[in-house]
Amino acid sequence: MSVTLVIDQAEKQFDIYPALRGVSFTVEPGELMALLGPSGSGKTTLLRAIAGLEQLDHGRVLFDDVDTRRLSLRERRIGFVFQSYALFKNMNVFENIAFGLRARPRAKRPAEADIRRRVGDLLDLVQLAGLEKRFPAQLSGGQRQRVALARALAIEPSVLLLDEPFGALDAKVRKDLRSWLRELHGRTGHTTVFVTHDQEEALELADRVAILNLGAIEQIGSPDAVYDQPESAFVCEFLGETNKLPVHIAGGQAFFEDMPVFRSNGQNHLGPASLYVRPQHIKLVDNGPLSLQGVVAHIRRNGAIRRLEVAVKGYARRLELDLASAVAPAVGERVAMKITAGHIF
Ligand SMILES: Nc1ncnc2c1ncn2[C@@H]1O[C@H](COP(=O)(O)OP(=O)(O)OP(=O)(O)O)[C@@H](O)[C@H]1O
Repeated sequence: MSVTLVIDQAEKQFDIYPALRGVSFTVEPGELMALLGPSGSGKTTLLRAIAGLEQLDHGRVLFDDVDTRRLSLRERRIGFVFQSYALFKNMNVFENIAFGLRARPRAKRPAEADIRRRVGDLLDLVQLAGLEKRFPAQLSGGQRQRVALARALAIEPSVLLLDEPFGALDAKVRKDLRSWLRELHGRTGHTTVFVTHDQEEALELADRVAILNLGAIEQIGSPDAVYDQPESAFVCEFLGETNKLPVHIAGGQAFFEDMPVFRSNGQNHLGPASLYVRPQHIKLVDNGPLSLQGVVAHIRRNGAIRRLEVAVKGYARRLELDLASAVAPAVGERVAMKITAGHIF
């Protein structure tokens, strides 16, 4: 049932503001693609264009080589789950899930027994069996979103679109639903596009992540690729935490305050640049070549790890690094640091 979804040179402008600028990518059958980007980057516009709720100014959306402009909204068979629960308040869980099946034209509507069986299967799938008589007001937020997903799946969608489906839920419920959705997707295998603000969610859930900025794609790749090999300063800063050091590139080295601190592999760079370094890629050393000097200004807990903030001469902010060893230097102590990985832009 899964289709190949192709976005081909999508352009959309609202008044004078471009919301989508030449966006192209393919989502393979059964793939889960996350759209990630700051507010206003065009994620929702793109999702609505795939659903046929928004007309593109230029470009096409194809389902298995078929230009979707040739399909009616019904023929597109989109399963859409929004952030705010779009359940019918006056219908119980069973009727909410059955809605899409009952709304089919008479000739295509399944028999009542088939509808019951299908809804029963979906209730099992989203782990809500036994709650079919409840009304939306009698469910938790997480349960409502699971009903919304079951309702979207009921029509056997060719493409499943999820627009911040867990955005309104608290952190713990979000985390639970995240792994649940990953597992469910593994079993149902719909071609899925998932919009989120939450980078952790995108990196954990998606087969691939598309990062949007100002209506254009900055980078598309596996979670590992976008995180470990960011292709732009934007992606580097947007995904995860990073220090940004002003450096000067010469002779294959990055110099900070005239000190060589990192070997530059980008041979083309010369002159001023920024060196982006994640906190886990700076380690404390005894001293030595390519080492940075500083004074420990603060140590704080950051979940499982300890984060060191180091004041470094010539750096307006504090250099942040994650402490790998159990032994921590004291605040006020001088330390030498080595950068083990970084990106120069
Ligand atoms: N109906 C509309 N009329 C005018 N401008 C719009 C409309 N819908 C979206 N925009 C504009 O298009 C741009 C992209 O908006 P979009 O909602 O797609 O971004 P987004 O990445 O989904 O943002 P968010 O994460 O805040 O939901 C924004 O500048 C927005 O203001």
